[in-house]
Amino acid sequence: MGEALEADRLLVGYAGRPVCGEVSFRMMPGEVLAVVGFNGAGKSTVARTVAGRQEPLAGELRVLGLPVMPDSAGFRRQVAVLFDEDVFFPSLTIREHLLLVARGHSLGSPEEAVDAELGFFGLEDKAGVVPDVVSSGQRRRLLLAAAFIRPSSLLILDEPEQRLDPVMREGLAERIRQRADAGTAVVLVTHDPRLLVQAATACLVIDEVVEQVDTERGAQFIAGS
Ligand SMILES: Nc1ncnc2c1ncn2[C@@H]1O[C@H](COP(=O)(O)OP(=O)(O)OP(=O)(O)O)[C@@H](O)[C@H]1O
Repeated sequence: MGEALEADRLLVGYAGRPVCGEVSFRMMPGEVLAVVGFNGAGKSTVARTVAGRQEPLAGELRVLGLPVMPDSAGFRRQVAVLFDEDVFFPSLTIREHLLLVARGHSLGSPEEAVDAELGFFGLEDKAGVVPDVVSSGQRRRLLLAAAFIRPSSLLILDEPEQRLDPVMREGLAERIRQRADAGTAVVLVTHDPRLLVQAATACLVIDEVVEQVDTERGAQFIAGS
């Protein structure tokens, strides 16, 4: 089995200026790599670069053994993302959004898959309305449902805990673990130590010097001890 994700002396940033030190890590299928660090450290920039949303400044980056190719349908079929953005079709209902994703990824029973996600994310009674008229946390749940309903070899979640209540955060940790157990590699940018401890198998600490550490030490780092 090959690496799901491999970064070697990866440098990320904007307009040629790095935002943090060089990043090197390897992830196998089924691993959950928590990415942690202070506000502005560069976590989202690393995640965006891995997702192919911006070019690396330097270094090597390979997803599933191949260079990052965001314009390739094959790459996008394998890589699911959740970033801090509310991106919706204003005239589609919550159910219709999920059906679109399920059918686009050729799920065998899209209606059943949508029902399951609506149930898991507590959106059954909002299924028939457009995202604009639900709460911000419910919109977040929709985006998470859209990320989880589709298959992926690599799942990139940028602060997925944002706007979620504690019960939903527990559910999220469970879903991440389940997805990893099924073989997906998960990059989890997070500020939530509980989520890290519950879901992560390793931790990447983003600072001027970037370090990959085991989960327990990562949790200690977040707790400030
Ligand atoms: N589009 C952009 N153009 C230029 N600089 C940016 C851009 N987006 C972010 N930055 C800067 O890059 C640095 C890293 O930002 P990034 O969003 O990656 O941090 P982060 O670790 O995810 O922070 P947070 O925990 O606050 O979400 C910050 O100094 C930020 O101001």
